[in-house]
Amino acid sequence: MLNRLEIGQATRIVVKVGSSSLTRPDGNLDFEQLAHITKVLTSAHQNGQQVVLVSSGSTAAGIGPLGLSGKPREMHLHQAAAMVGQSRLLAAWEAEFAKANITIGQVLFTAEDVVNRRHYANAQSALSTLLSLGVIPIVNENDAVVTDELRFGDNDRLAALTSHLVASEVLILLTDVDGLYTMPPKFEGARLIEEVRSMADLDSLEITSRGSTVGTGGMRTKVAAADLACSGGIAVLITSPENLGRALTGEPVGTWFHPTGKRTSARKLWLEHAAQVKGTIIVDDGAASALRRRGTSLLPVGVFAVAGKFSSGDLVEIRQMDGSTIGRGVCGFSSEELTHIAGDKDFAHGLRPVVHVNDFVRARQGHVVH
Ligand SMILES: Nc1ncnc2c1ncn2[C@@H]1O[C@H](COP(=O)(O)OP(=O)(O)O)[C@@H](O)[C@H]1O
Ligand SMILES: N[C@@H](CCC(=O)OP(=O)(O)O)C(=O)O
Repeated sequence: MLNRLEIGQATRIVVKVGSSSLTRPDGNLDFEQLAHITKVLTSAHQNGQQVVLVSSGSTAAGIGPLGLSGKPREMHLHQAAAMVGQSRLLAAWEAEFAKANITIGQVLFTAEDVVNRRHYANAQSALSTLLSLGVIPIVNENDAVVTDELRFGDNDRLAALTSHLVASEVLILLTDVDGLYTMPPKFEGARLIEEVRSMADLDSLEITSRGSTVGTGGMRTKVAAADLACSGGIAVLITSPENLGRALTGEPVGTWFHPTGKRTSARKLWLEHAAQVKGTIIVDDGAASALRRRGTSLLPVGVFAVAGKFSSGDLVEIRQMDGSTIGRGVCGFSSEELTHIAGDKDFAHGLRPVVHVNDFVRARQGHVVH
């Protein structure tokens, strides 16, 4: 597993920059900051590292041009700001990287992309094609089309999921403070935490979701994203853009999170953390224990009841009859169809499982499926 000194040897890195680092208080892009980050990433790229950049800032960069007073709360204004800001953001990255003859490619995700196995596989292969062509992909959520129900909302999580998607060795989260502190750094006595070996070490700290005026989720979403990356074998560094160059030479800046687990199926992590469920399937005790114990598909015979309205291909939650959550998966039937065939033995050997084993992810113990 990668350690801090070897960061310069990582073949693939994902770097995420927050809105607060890319925009100025007047709601316009901070071109100097973009130029600085580009310069450092250019030298990583020239050293043979493949770089994926997750860039926030579409909404924040739309505030100035639209004459808004701050980050909009209403969805239609949020979308409008993102439409204006995202094109400015990309134009600015393109202009900066062009100075070093580096081509960039825009990748905009929606939370729904992951539910369909083919969409997910396409996103993964398109990203790896871009990287093999020497392109730097610039990733963001497609904020122009999101709804309240269907959005990642926070790019720290999107960055952690992206690092799983491209199997990077390290994820670097850049923000307006130089690392994780024992409490928000504006408070006297706050101390920088240099490394984290276990998330349990952070239990007693004050890590709040209150951040900059344009950011989303404060330090809390960064620590959650670090957990998501580290538990799948990816090292994480939280620091500021000013420290990026030093970080990439292995200097001990910011907060380094050691990987805590082994690599896991990236798609299952996306299903677990990126998409929203549309309904619930309640299964009988036999199906419940089969799903809990081994890798098996859910067949109609094990379905006891169906709640909510969903279409074939939607993500659903699977619960036992006592109400406990077993996991979530992509359903091969609509809620209407499933209601008709629930418990039907004749479908037991049918071609179409209700939820295929490859589309099913078990709820982790102590983990709340949101
Ligand atoms: N324990 C902590 N250590 C460091 N920063 C913290 C802590 N708790 C809260 N924060 C706040 O998190 C903010 C960064 O989050 P955010 O504004 O969402 O940034 P970004 O736009 O980069 O995602 C910092 O400005 C800091 O005030
Ligand atoms: N996708 C949104 C960013 C959401 C977000 O998480 O922002 P931030 O906390 O600044 O990384 C945008 O580009 O405005």
